Formats: sequence, C-alpha cells, structure tokens
Amino acid sequence: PRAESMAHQSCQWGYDSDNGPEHWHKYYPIAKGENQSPIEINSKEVQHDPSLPPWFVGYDPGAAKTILNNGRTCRVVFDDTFDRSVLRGGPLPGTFRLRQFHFHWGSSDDHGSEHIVDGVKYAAELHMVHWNPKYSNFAEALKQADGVAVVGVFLKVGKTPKPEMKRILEEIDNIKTKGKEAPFSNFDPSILFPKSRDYWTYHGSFTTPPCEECITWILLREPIEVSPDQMAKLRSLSINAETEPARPMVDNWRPPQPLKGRVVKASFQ
Ligand SMILES: NS(=O)(=O)c1ccc(NCc2ccco2)c([N+](=O)[O-])c1
Ligand SMILES: [Zn+2]
Repeated sequence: PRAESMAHQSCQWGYDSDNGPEHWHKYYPIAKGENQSPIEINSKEVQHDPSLPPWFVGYDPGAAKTILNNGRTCRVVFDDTFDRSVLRGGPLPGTFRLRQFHFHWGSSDDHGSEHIVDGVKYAAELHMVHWNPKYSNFAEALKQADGVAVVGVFLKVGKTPKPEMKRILEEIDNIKTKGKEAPFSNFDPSILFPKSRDYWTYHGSFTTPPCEECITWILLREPIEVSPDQMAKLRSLSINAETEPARPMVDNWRPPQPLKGRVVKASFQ
C-alpha cells in the first residue's frame, strides 16, 4: 500500500490519489485561487491581440549547469545569477532570466500535457521558466504577479525524433532515480522551439505546489515532434530514490483549472 497520505508525510505532494492535485489545496490554499494553471485553451474564446509583439530569447549555452531528477520531473538548471540567458518581448515588461526547464508527460502518448488545446491533449509539455530580475531573487519573484514567465511547448509523438531532444534523453540514464543529478553543460534550449513563434498568453500560476499566481504564460501554438522511443525514455525515469521500490515517473501533470473569467490572448489570427 502507498505510504500514508500527504497529511502525515508533512506534505509530500505528488500525483497519486492520496497526495495529488485534489489534495494540494490543504497545504497550498492558493491552489483553489482565481488564476490557476493549467487551463483549457478554447480557440473560439481566445482574443486575437494584434498589438502583441513577438517574443525573443538570447540564451547562452554556457549557462546550462545540471540535469536532475527531483522525484516529480526531469529538470535542467541554468546559471541565473545575471542576465545571461534571457526572454523578452511578447506580453512581458522587460527581460526575464532563464532559470530552468522541465517536462510533464503521460503514461501513454494520448495524454500528458498540462494545457489542453481545443480538447487536444499532447503527449508532453515542456516548460521553460524565467523570472523577473527587478525582484532580488526567484523566491521574491514568485510572490509577484509579474514575477515569472514560462514558455510552454507541446510535444507530440510522430515518426521523426527531435535530434535536439537527444542530448537531454541521453542524460536520463544517469538520473534514473529521485535526487540523482548530472552535469549538463553547453546547451541552448532555444533549439527545442518549433518554427512558428505564434503563441497564446494568459496570467496563471505554477502548475505544482506552491501554485503561486506569479506566471505570465506564453504557450506556443506549434508543437514539436518527438519519437515514441523518446517518450519511452522519459517514462523510464523513476519517482523513487535508488533504495526504494521502483515507481515510474509518469502522469506528472495537473488537470485544467477554472478560467474564472480570465481572457486568453493570441498573437495570431
Ligand atoms: N510547472 S511550472 O512551470 O508551473 C513550475 C511549477 C513549480 C515550480 N517551482 C516550485 C517552487 C517554487 C519555489 C519553491 O518551489 C516551477 N519553478 O520553480 O520553475 C515551475
Ligand atoms: Zn511545469
């Protein structure tokens, strides 16, 4: 049987029936807030905003530091001690520093993304997380409505493996279990972007605890393609530590949250 519920484990939130998204509000009341993520994007209700500028990134491959398994996702961390890898433009006021990127995925190819577009669930979703350096650090930034910006990229399964994903997936063998970390250098994550820069944007939250409502979401319309083998590789990660019984890291996604009157804007017609 699963370890005792989150209540006793001093809030080890997760994605199981006893510590998953329906329980998070008990320790993170904001999880029932007015600006939660992810959401369902319904093209018919999206507002095209012709004044939305394009977004730009300037990433320094040398800023990449490590790749780690934190028991909930696979995360690549960057040096964000100065404006070394930045995102700007689009709906953003000024430049935001790249801090990390990570993924959410399913137990099979027909689901796994957090945002859903016109009823379509993608196999996975990549989040590139940036924070506003007008605040002294990330911990401060996540307390602000304009503190964090996340670029979301959908992953769909097709015949063609995305060569740029190879580097990340090769490292996965070294970080199979929770707490494992490996050096990950010389990587420019902008190679993971699709061709089109078209995006939706709305104000939302972290899709995991602490669920702070600090995120300007920039969701790219065009998915990138990955191969079935690449998805299987992601699913070969474990949520347990090396010494614990093996439990696969799959279905680490939060279901869509109420829109509560928010308007989703589109940079495209
Ligand atoms: N799925 S997401 O991009 O919305 C997301 C969720 C949580 C966190 N962090 C959780 C956290 C913040 C402070 C302590 O712990 C991040 N992040 O840190 O980039 C991103
Ligand atoms: Zn995420």
